[in-house]
Amino acid sequence: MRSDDTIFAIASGHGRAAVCLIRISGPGSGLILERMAGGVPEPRRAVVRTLVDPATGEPLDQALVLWMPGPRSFTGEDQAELHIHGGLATRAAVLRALGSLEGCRPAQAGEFTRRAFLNGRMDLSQVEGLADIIDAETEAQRRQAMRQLGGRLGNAAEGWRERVLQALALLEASLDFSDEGDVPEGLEAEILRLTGEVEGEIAGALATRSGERLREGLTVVLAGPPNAGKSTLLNALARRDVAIVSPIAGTTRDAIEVHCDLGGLPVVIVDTAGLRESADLIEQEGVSRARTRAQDADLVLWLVPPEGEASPPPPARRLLKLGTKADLNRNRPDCDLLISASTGEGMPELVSRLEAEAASLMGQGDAVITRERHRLALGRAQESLQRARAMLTGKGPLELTAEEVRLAARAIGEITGRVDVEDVLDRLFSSFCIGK
Ligand SMILES: Nc1nc2c(ncn2[C@@H]2O[C@H](COP(=O)(O)OP(=O)(O)OP(=O)(O)O)[C@@H](O)[C@H]2O)c(=O)[nH]1
Ligand SMILES: [K+]
Ligand SMILES: [Mg+2]
Repeated sequence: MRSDDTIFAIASGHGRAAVCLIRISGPGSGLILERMAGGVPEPRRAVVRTLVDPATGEPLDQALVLWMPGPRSFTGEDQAELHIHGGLATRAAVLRALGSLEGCRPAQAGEFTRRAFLNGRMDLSQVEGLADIIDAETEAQRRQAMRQLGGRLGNAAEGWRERVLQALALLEASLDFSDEGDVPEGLEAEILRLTGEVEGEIAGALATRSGERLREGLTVVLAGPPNAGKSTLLNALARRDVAIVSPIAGTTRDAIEVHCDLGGLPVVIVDTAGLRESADLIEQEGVSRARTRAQDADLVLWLVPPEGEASPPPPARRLLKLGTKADLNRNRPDCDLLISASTGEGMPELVSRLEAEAASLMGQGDAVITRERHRLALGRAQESLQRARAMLTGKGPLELTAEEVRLAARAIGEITGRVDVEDVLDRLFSSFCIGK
């Protein structure tokens, strides 16, 4: 795949629609407009044109046409947009015409954004933010993604990297200028200050998993003995008939997942097989899956029927004990909450309890770190900074200290995709004047 190809793709959804948006990017964008839309319009001004087949001149559609010359475009390249009618035959005809042009081909997944990144229009953390905006299913997810696209994480990372590079410049200068091979006292204090500050801020960002939880959704597992009313509760929370309910113990075997929006927060609710000893092989497998899901869950709702629990709850990070079928028996002092899926009793309380749990575990989208990738990179940066600081105070070898600081800068640079530190070092060095 050549990166100087001109690429095109439908940017709106697929299937029949009123309007279909075709996005074009690359050096041939202007030529396409000349051959298919009778010329290149004024930049960033929508005009109506008749699109024609470049081979035959046959009219294909009436379209709204936009011309966005680089570098002030999403990809940084010359771009055009065709807003055509969304009929299946119309879009097929226009796509076929585009594909027939020399140097012009359908885009691969993510290729527009990849070009935007390669052309410096957005950094890697913003690329992720953009992907998250498209995937956002709830309000808090949307807010978090908007913050990341706006540069919240990227700016934090750049700020950390800048200060780590300053520390590195001071270390390198000491290497070059000191005869004894150690750092002059004033410089050492400054290096410790810079690296200590950054290390503290990174530790703060790493301290919460709420950003990752918000991106992925909180997992709540319904567990309990057979016939406790787990599937009935799942259906009530999902407000549709997702799982089979029956008076036969051992009805549910597979884990059944439902995605819910609780007060703007994404929650995945999982119904599981009732926990009991069973001779049935399939049920055994269901029970073992239920235990695994409960163990991995952010929150387990342990459902206890009026007749009580035959076995203790499975190990879980967090557990709430729900007395079910409250319509049959309300005297259950050992339960955190009483519900009846039949009468609706206790359901509003359960939902607000779940919303509160979700809010405390996820926040409202104000976390800096939103992915495992960020956590791993910043974890490595933190370790390098700690090792460098220990070496500096312990009068360890300067070259190794500098190397750790360099590794920290590189790890932080992975967040935004800026891993080449040499250029920044050059710039920094030129602004320093040391010991001469
Ligand atoms: N009276 C009353 N009956 C209920 C209530 N909730 C569920 N039931 C009944 O209890 C029986 C078992 O319900 P299920 O939802 O299938 O129970 P389960 O925990 O999913 O059972 P397994 O999948 O077999 O483990 C069904 O007959 C339900 O109608 C309730 O709140 N009140
Ligand atoms: K059942
Ligand atoms: Mg069930």
